[in-house]
Amino acid sequence: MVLLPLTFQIPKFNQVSRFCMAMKKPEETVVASSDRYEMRIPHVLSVAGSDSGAGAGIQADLKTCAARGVYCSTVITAVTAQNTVGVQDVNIMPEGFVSEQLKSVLSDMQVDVVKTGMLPSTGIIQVICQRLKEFPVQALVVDPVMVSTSGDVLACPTIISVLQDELLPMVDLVTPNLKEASALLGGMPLNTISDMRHAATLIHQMGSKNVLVKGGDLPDSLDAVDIFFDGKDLHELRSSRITTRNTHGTGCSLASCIAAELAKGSSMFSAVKISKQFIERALNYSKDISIGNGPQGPFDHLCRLKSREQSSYRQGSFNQSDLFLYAVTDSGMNKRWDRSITDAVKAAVEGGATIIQIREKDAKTRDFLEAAKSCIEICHTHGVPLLINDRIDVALACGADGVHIGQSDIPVHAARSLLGPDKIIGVSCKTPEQAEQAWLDGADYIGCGGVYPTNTKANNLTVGLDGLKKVCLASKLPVVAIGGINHSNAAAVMEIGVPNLKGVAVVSALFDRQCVLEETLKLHATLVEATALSPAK
Ligand SMILES: Nc1ncnc2c1ncn2[C@@H]1O[C@H](COP(=O)(O)OP(=O)(O)OP(=O)(O)O)[C@@H](O)[C@H]1O
Ligand SMILES: Cc1ncc(CO)c(N)n1
Ligand SMILES: [Mg+2]
Repeated sequence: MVLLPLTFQIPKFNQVSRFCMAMKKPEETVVASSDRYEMRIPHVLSVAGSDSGAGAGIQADLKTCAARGVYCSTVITAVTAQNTVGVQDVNIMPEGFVSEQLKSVLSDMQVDVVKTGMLPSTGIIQVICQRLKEFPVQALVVDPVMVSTSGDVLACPTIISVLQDELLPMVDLVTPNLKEASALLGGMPLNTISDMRHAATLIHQMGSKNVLVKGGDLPDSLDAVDIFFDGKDLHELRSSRITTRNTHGTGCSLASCIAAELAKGSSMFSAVKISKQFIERALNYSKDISIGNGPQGPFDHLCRLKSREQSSYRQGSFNQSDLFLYAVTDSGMNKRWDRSITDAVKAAVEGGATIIQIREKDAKTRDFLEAAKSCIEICHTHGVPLLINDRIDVALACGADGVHIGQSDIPVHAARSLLGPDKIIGVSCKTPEQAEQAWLDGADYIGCGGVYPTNTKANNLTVGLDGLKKVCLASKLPVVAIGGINHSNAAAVMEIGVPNLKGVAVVSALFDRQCVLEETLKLHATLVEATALSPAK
């Protein structure tokens, strides 16, 4: 037998190391030992059945975790002969051997989160409970697989009482589909969203801390609606229902995505929301693929990686034209003109700013958070996104649309894994190499500068119009120019004539002035005129 070392050699990782050790539950923990660095990646253990068609079960869990950047180990509970037509046969693993597999992984491999799928015998459920008591983990997500959407029975009803009595009280989240929720509730019919809400509260009483009743199979529903209950509040999670036959394995993939996001440090509710979006996007991307001849095909979990290769930037909710007039707040300037941050943001947005970044270097976190929340309200009523400078924690806590980070802040890939796939991430870049790295790491745009000298940033190297042009030509991401830009030079910046320069970011030209509204209106008009003339248009 060959034993492979499970550590990764990471030279020159001091920066990440410092960041990671400061966080409670980082995506990657880098531990310095005497002569090398060891990087730990978040780890989900999937305890589930094998699907020979590889759309559901263990195979879906492995692909989902890979797509989410999380390591996945596996304990196999059953092997199914299965394809797009249905389940032809099932071979259940002996419980003693399931127990051995659990011990092998849990005793050695630092598992963060356990996700269970097909648990086909009461004995198997009991050994899982025993092993988890012996080797506790951070969270347990249980997809109580009993009946697949194809109607095939994957666990007999005798497991229900053990599930309820022994496993559910240990569980952080249970994710039944409609048939499974009904089975847990003694056959209660579930036909409407109101039935699902009621079911979620009843299942919660069985001991699981959180419950997600999945409505993929809800009849006559235009949306795909799931109900989440945390013991206090009921949330209705809606996504558009994708018209496709390729929905086999959505349940397994949803639960393993939740486990993966939890392992990365997300809260339960945001893990659930991110995962629902992941399924919606993957189904949308895979809606036309054709595998097998049966009624329900598999989807493609790695779609995001592929769609990224096919286009020059990440597919997401980010609209490049939002970079057109990018206003960055400054607490010093607000103080000087005796205005609140919300008044400053309101005036900029009303004057035509297309995106706002709140940059608060000195404020107390609590004040920053409160100000950010009221700014978001203003921005969102005008359809303008709001980003937070540097502070991922504040961005997450206030529900901002994203962050802007610098070269010495948290690495983009770590920010991405904390923020999820849909938040906007911008990075300051001065060179083509930094722009390339930002793209590789999953950023949405880059800010390039200082184009002109500026006094808002001490010792900031000026790249000039030439440097800006060089970065724009090399960048695969849209670019916003920053640094010393004002009414008199904005046109010259936009007129360098490179297609992916999408706008200018300004601080003093708007906020170090008496009337922010007037200045913003003026700059907006200048930019409109300049881009109408620009050769890149
Ligand atoms: N056509 C669809 N479009 C968008 N989302 C869907 C669609 N079908 C299912 N979903 C979503 O996928 C997730 C899994 O739901 P579903 O009710 O299908 O689970 P399941 O029956 O356990 O899945 P399976 O047995 O196929 O693995 C839910 O979040 C659900 O809303
Ligand atoms: C092995 C396995 N687990 C779970 C499901 C539920 O989709 C399935 N069809 N097969
Ligand atoms: Mg289904």
